[in-house]
Amino acid sequence: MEATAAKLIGREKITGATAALFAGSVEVPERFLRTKELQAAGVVVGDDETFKLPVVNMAKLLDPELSASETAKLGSACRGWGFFQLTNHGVDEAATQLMKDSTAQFFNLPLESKNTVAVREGGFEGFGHHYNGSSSDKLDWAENLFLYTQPVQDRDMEFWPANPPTLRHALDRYSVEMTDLARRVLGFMAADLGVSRDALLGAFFSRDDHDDDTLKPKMQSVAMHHYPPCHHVDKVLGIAPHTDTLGLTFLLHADDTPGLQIKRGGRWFPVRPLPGAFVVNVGDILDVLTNGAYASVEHRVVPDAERGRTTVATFHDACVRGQVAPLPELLGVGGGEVAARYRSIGKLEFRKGSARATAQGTRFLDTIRM
Ligand SMILES: O=C(O)CCC(=O)C(=O)O
Ligand SMILES: [Fe+2]
Repeated sequence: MEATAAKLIGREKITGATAALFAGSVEVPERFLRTKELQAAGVVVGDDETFKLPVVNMAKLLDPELSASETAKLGSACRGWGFFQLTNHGVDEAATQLMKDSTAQFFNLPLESKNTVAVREGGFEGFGHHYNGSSSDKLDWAENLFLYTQPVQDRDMEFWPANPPTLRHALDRYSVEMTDLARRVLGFMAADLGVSRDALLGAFFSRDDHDDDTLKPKMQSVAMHHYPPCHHVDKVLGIAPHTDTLGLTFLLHADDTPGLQIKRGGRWFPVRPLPGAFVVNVGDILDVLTNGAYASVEHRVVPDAERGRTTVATFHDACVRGQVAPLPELLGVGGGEVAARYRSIGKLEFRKGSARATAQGTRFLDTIRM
């Protein structure tokens, strides 16, 4: 995130007082209290069968006999839900386990150790609170380590913790796995959308030639989240409602504590992650690329009363020749049969606009919809 955007949605350092609060002090300070917001935000549904998040099975996507129907399932999840769980994804289990363990160990360290990679004034990378907009001074009940992971030259190693000693290697390895996973998933999304693989993958990756092995993400970033337990779950939020501004997100759960909720039909629906599955969601840029076919859907996190929760979100950025715009193939280039539902906008303008909207608690996509 460039300096201007970072200023609009600053991140704050975790103080000793916050660490004590997260460790269980009883009185929740005003800055964390969101009772009114939570009351206004509407109903949370229970474990209603009809609200089961779609499950997409990568093994079926890869099976020639089952691929077509599973691709349709993937498409309908992205269109109707904006979210799905991905099973049999083929991500290296040892890499995933190392990432989970190293992340959990990082958040278990004393504050002084975590603050060696603390977010800096006006900056975005590092350890701290989630961003908070200037219109709301509220803080989320969470601590977060945000890093750019790809392309490799964009890494700022000063923010990559040296402790626990496995974390840097874990991130490096995991980041490659997530690149591969994004490549595979986007290939099937292209099939569902009826666009060429090159068109959709070309928005997310740059490549040296037509060899898939040289595909490099235009930008991949990772947010490691820790939500301490909270006895006042009706008063605080782990992450305030938002949509993901980038293209595609993969969420890894380091434990089985629930907390993620998706907004659907005006109600908040809790996600119950299947063991070993990734929760995958469409971000704002993929919504625009698909000309609104895939939906970027609002979600939030509520802390658990008894157990902490640790997750790792991996984001992939995308653009078409420097623009955030519907894929030309979807508009029937030249023929112009399909009307664009979003106006195209320069990458930088998109980032600034998204940051401004986040700061104001509004949705930037609403301002570029035609
Ligand atoms: O931790 C989670 O469940 C969700 C994280 C999230 O929404 C994000 O990082 O954008
Ligand atoms: Fe998110």
